[in-house]
Amino acid sequence: MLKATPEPLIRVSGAVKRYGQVTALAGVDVEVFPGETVGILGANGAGKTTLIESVMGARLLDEGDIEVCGFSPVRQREECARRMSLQPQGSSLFKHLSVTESLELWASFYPRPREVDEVIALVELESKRRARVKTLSSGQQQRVRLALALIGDTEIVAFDEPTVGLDPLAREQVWDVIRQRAGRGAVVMATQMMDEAEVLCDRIVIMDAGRIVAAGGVGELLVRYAGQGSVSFKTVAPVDAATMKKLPGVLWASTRRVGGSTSVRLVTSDMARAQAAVRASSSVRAENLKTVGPSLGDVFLRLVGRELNAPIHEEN
Ligand SMILES: Nc1ncnc2c1ncn2[C@@H]1O[C@H](COP(=O)(O)OP(=O)(O)OP(=O)(O)O)[C@@H](O)[C@H]1O
Repeated sequence: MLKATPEPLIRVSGAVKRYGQVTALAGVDVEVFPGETVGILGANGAGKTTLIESVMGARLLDEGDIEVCGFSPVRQREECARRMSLQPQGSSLFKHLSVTESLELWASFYPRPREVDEVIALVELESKRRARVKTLSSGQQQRVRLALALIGDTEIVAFDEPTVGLDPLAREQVWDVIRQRAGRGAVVMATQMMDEAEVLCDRIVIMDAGRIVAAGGVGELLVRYAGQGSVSFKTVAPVDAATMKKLPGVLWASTRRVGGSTSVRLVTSDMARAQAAVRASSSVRAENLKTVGPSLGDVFLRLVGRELNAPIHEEN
């Protein structure tokens, strides 16, 4: 339930987690406040799951500290477990149980769970109430995972890639379920999908290689990093990102060689100037030139544009 307190529900300070040579978290600081839906956005291997599972007490940090509602998820595990739930991953469903049995089992872990039937209705699995989980489609199993995250009615709910592998309609349905939960306590969600982060999250934390490279509301991130939006085109000319980035009005550039042509995307500080520069350049020979207003994709490209081998932080 939402509490009128300025204290963060989750506080992560200086979190470092190493797996042998791999540093999955390289000094992460995050706070999540009551009522917020916070999206952790990052590519494969950015450290999202490690961060969420460390908050849940399922992984031990090498350095740093985590507090959940003032408790340590490691030293005060039970206090934390009562207050937060994580959407379980693929392998952790009990596939021989029915949907109802699964939810009843999960509900027994929490002091004040929601009604099983109410949560089944929320995820639209009424017709599958008695079906064993192993007989459900992958999309329906994903809804069971969502239901398990919601049944405890905990202050904090974490979702890890909640719509991965779902068709567009099923994704929208899952979004509706998350939206209904939003605002009560806090929601934390790891995702690789910009549209999902944009649609659902009050605040987005962008991670790359175990670090937070930017955090803020969507509007704030767009203003800080996306300039006026992007110009994209294809060309058969052998252009490279470093050259494209020098064009007037361009903040950032990415190039991708596909077959015999190069797809180019330019994040612009001045869309009209950048467009004119591309058209005027005899060496570029742009085809299919398109312009799109500022998007989270531009923000991500500027901050995590690794194909450019560029510094992660770059100011406008
Ligand atoms: N148990 C583990 N043992 C060894 N390395 C691990 C382990 N878990 C994660 N890693 C490594 O830590 C890094 C971060 O992984 P993590 O799963 O946190 O990233 P992620 O952002 O959730 O990625 P994805 O979107 O692919 O799930 C990766 O390089 C990964 O290979």
